Amino acid sequence: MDAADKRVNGDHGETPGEPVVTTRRGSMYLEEETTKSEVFSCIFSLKQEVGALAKTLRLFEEKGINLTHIESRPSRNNKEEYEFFINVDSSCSQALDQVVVGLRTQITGLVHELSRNKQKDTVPWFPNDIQDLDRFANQILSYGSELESDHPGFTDTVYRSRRKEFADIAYNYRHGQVIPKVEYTEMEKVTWGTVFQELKTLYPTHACREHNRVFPLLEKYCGYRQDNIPQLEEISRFLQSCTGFRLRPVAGLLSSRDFLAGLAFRVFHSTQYIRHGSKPMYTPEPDICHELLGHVPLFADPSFAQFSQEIGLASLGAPDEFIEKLATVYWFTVEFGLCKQGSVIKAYGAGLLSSFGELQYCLTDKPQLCPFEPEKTSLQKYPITEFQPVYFVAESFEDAKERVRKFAATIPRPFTVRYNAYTQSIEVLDNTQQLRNLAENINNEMGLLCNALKKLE
Ligand SMILES: C[C@H](O)[C@H](O)[C@H]1CNc2nc(N)[nH]c(=O)c2N1
Ligand SMILES: N[C@@H](Cc1ccccc1)C(=O)O
Ligand SMILES: [Fe+2]
Repeated sequence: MDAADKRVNGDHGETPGEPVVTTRRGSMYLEEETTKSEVFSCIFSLKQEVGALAKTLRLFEEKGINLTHIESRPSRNNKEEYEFFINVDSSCSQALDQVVVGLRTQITGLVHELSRNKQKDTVPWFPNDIQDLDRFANQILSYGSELESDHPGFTDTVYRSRRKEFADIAYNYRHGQVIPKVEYTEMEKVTWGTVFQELKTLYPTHACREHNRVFPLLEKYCGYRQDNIPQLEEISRFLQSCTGFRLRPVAGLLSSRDFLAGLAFRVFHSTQYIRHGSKPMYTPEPDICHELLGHVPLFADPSFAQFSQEIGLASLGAPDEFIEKLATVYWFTVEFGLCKQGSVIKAYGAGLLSSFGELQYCLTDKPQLCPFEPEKTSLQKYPITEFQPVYFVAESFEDAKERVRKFAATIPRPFTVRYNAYTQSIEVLDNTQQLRNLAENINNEMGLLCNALKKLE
């Protein structure tokens, strides 16, 4: 995505500067940084004598290596010695090698190299607990009220100040709170009504089966009507009862990494403002019409919910290049996917299901259609503010899910993650205890399955 990753006020992730070491449940993850420097930690011990430390530090100085942290303590093993813990930040790994050799040969005590992370090997920080998603609130790519000059609401001061109100709700929201109710203006309701009515006429012929199955339920239970803009809180509760997906308000576009991470927790970041009334049939950014008419119906579908969460889980701690590929796969499935159903092609992407203009266009012979193959699809460039020139067609939801799963397995990541819905946290499966717990869970479930099968006989 072109707009991606020019953070306005981000304070973690792609921010350059000092590395931050975060301890989460015993494992250490180094936050991403843009400089390609090497981070090195070690403990060495020195005999207590005048100038011993200064002499050691000179080794670093001579190689031009900067110490970013130092701590000392008396050695427990040897009363004569002192131990020092240091972190350094170096862009020259050869110099580091030389310093380590120097330490080993020139000091009297011991040297323990603790970690030596080439930047490419470090794991970017990711949320561990559902509450960690609160950290994303102030990290949108553009302020919800500061519009680009080509945005239909750019010169409309009323619209802009309204956007500011929505941005404030999202900034102040914390996990677990009720999503504040919004009183929509008459003009906003008219915009919604137009979008709603026009789309409703297209869904029977253009939307996928799953969307058409859920839509009437939303009309019945969630106030989906031409003259009513449903409230996020109510929809979030409905989704939780269907698939455990929940909504949280967001002020604007999140980076792909943050947005995808939310999906891992079955959390969908949803805008609450509505598109500018001058162009109801297509808008260049997500709005409440897009979220409620495009996304919500499919997040209520168990198989699709699972598919979305798997994309999210695959993103956690993945390298930047992979995030970009995964975001592209997300774009051509969840946002703009087409799918074979019987002998015809239907739309299931939310960006299509919320745009009267593009929903019609996507099933004409104008755009180019390609088969959905994640390895190829993930490399496709795409515009974000106009109709898509290329769409990818999945054989079926199940087929898309299987392909994405295989693709995700190619992610270079030294650990496997799993979502624990009871604790609403991510388990990093990197020790035998955790594998044992998982095996026990599977065993219990298998017991249930066998038991139920027997009773069916
Ligand atoms: C993952 C992919 O980049 C995708 O287009 C994301 C980006 N950030 C987003 N941020 C918000 N708030 N809403 C979205 O739908 C998206 N989509
Ligand atoms: N174009 C979509 C909104 C959208 C923009 C960008 C990405 C996804 C969706 C609509 O009109 O509803
Ligand atoms: Fe979307």
